[in-house]
Amino acid sequence: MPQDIRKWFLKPHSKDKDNATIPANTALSNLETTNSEPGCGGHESMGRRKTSKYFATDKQKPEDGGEKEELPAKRKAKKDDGKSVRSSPLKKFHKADDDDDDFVPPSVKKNSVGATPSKKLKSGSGRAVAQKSVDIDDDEEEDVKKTESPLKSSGRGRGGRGASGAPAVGRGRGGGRGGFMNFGERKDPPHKGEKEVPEGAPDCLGGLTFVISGTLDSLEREEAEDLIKRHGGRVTGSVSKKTNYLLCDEDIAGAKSTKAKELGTPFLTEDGLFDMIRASKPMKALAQAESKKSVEKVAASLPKKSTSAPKAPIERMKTVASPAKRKGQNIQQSSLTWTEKYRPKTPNEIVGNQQLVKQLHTWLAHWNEKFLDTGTKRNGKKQNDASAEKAAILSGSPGMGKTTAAKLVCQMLGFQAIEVNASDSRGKADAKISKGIGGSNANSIKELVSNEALSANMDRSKHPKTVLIMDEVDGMSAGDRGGIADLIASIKISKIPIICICNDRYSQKLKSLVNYCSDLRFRKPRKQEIAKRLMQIANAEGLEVNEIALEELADRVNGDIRMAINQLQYMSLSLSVIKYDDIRQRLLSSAKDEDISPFTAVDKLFGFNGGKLRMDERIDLSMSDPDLVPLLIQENYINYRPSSAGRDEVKRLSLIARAAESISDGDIFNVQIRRNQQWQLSQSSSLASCIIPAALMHGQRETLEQNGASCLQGERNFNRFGGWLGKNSTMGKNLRLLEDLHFHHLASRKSKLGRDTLRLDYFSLLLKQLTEPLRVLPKDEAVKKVVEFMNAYSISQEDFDSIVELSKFQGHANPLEGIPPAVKSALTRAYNAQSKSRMVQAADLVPLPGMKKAPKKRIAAMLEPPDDGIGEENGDNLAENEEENSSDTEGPADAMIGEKLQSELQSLNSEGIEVQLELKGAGNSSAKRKPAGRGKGGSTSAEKKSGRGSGTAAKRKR
Ligand SMILES: Nc1ncnc2c1ncn2[C@@H]1O[C@H](COP(=O)(O)OP(=O)(O)OP(=O)(O)O)[C@@H](O)[C@H]1O
Repeated sequence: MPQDIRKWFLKPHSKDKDNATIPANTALSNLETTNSEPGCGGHESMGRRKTSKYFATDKQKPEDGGEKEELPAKRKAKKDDGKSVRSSPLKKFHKADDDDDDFVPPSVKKNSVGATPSKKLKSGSGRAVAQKSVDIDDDEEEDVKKTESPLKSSGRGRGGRGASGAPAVGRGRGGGRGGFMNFGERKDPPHKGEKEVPEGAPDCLGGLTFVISGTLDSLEREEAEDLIKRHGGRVTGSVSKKTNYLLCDEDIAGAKSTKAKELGTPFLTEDGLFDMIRASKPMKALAQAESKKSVEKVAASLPKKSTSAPKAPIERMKTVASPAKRKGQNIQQSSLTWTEKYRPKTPNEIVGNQQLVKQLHTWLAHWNEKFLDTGTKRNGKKQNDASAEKAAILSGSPGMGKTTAAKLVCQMLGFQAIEVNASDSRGKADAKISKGIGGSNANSIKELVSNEALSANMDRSKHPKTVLIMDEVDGMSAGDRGGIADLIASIKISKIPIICICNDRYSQKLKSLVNYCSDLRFRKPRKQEIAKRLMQIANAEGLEVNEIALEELADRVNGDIRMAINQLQYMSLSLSVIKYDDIRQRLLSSAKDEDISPFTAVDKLFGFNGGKLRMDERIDLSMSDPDLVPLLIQENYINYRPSSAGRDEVKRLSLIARAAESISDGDIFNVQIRRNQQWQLSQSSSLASCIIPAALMHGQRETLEQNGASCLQGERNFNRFGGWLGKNSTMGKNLRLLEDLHFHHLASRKSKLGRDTLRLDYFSLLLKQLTEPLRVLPKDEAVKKVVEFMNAYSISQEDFDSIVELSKFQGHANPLEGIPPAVKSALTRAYNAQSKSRMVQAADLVPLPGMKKAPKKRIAAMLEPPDDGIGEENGDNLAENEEENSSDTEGPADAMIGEKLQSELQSLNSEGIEVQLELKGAGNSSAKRKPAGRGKGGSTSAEKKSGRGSGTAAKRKR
């Protein structure tokens, strides 16, 4: 049903396609006829029929089939009437009826004439779109509601955040800025890009305030905003008394339109706006008068709005100094940056946060009497009173004037400010220094805050009072270890006020510090306040710039006044007249320099609007982090429901398959790049691994696993981190463990298995031998058996753990399950008890076929005289058996062992396995190096004979 209705909504357009592109002269003639009524849409033939549903001017329901031809006539009639009365949604129905005979709701026919209560709009100036309420009786009203509801459910009712009547079928994704979790993206305007965007006189909308609601006919919301601002108008988010027009092409009965109706704010269609702008171009002065007049009309019709009558555009353009004056000024103080030049000189000049500045002033003004003069020292106990703390902490994002405020307040109260910045080293003060001495900042701070000379007894008239300003305290990091603790200690003993400044008040590092400080949180000044300050600076510099443009700049810098001033100064280098577009351009280009996180990049690529990104934008996004973005794409592509697939699961799967294929192609490129340094393939790689999959899959995030439900309980609707990284790291760790085990195993010379064979064929057997006895046999017997087995195969305790670890699989029982803890600890004890008599081998010096030879350095290290107890000291448990039974019993003579080993090694070497063994005997001073035999493989075996049973432990070299 909703789809039908949607079809119905769009149908007239397709039928009107021929009319969509109107020749310029036709447009002009339209303009001529509708010039006085821009709100009514001079380009109606291009506009949406849907628009006319709410804003059409004819009262009569058009007859079947005659609609197209009737339009001009209707406009004429409208002009004649001099009124802008919109047709009710019912008319829309009838138009639909005309177009589509399938949809003929009987109730609609009945109500074909008249407006719905929801359309009680006023046509303030004739130009405005609002329509006068038309009385209808209750029955009619009810019918209208009935017929209206399907309209709303058609998915077009997106402008109304929480519009009461908006049912769930449509997306209902509020037209407000950034609805819920990005779900608030609006649908495309039905005639996107089809209309020529007019160019008007620069400030033709000056003084007018617009609110935009719902989807417009051809412009995206941002485009409309831009258009208005470019022409000097102001766009706000919600309707208020100051609003001059509600710009909307459909009345979706949302909060904005309801409020607009309440306040009597006129509605304006996109076409009306275009007309307004066009009208300003040929005769600027006339247009301005017109604009003024129209607003006056609006104001007249709405008494409440009389105060908000727009100023003449010209008045708003604050042009101050002549170019000559500007030149002179520039020469004078060109060396100073504007941020310095226009640093506030008095607290009143600080933009925003005046209350906090006052609080700071009070705190500082009473500091001495609270903490020195009266002798009452309050430790850092949190109190509500801002002046009750010994230190103050000013927090807020950069460039809002925290430092400036602190300095100014100090200056006002006659304090001398000593500033210590994060760039200075602020390590913990020397603990031995009780009062601090020079040499390090921390020490100086300690000295400063505890200096008797600064205390109350001194002659204040001769010595200025001092304040310590600790800037960027949240920046204290590695180098400042202990710095915060020391700062707190300093606060406790301080005889001078301390002002701490930070950006991130919630930083973990500051958790304890804030308990000792008066907490003053700076908030972003309002954009109008910032714009005002910028205007003052522009005026002083002789720059010509309009208020809207400055508001835009203020809006974009996120409260960072320093950045706004810097941007203005930068632009002033090349421009003396700064327009809205210049600022947009500048902000766009500076935004490009900003770092974008891989998550943001992936969000954008996969987002609803991912399909609209230009190719260069996509490349930029995918290349923003060429390592991480492909991984995030690979991790998340499967959890999107492509907008092109809709609810079609088969299509979704086929898109997933194509994306997967592309990702695997990307992987091939990636291997070429990494392995063979084929960096020229990087663009192809990002195309295959990021751009194509994202282009195929972009849409709404929806996990595939549980058909829309999140597969992880409570998983948030964010992209997941690349699981490959974790898995790769686990794989690396497991390989290392396996490698160790393999070396030890080879060193036991029980077998000559390859690593893979060991893992695949022998692992379960080893595990069984190691765990089964512990489960079934009596404790002592089991422990003895397992320890013997471990000794026989050179399995260390770590190897035991590795075998268990590598045998764990999801959905399978833990291999150690069922073994009583007492048995486990008995095993550990028994194994450790024998460690002293166990022969130690440096098994990691056993290279495998095809693997790199162990580095000489290591061999040299192994051949060093043994170092008693190092292994024990290091907690290394790598004691390994050199040969069978060697750990339990006293073996044969050392020489015999050596010979036996030598021959075995040579036999291994002759088979291509290079084995290097090291026998170290701690207590054996006769340990000496023996020349190694050289096997067929040409490898060198280094052997060292060692005595045993003397607590030998080899240092593990890795
Ligand atoms: N509220 C403000 N009013 C007027 N000018 C301001 C304001 N905030 C910042 N500025 C301008 O920006 C410059 C830098 O401000 P300041 O160093 O005080 O900011 P901050 O908040 O301390 O920044 P940060 O956190 O980076 O230290 C000032 O010299 C001034 O020109």
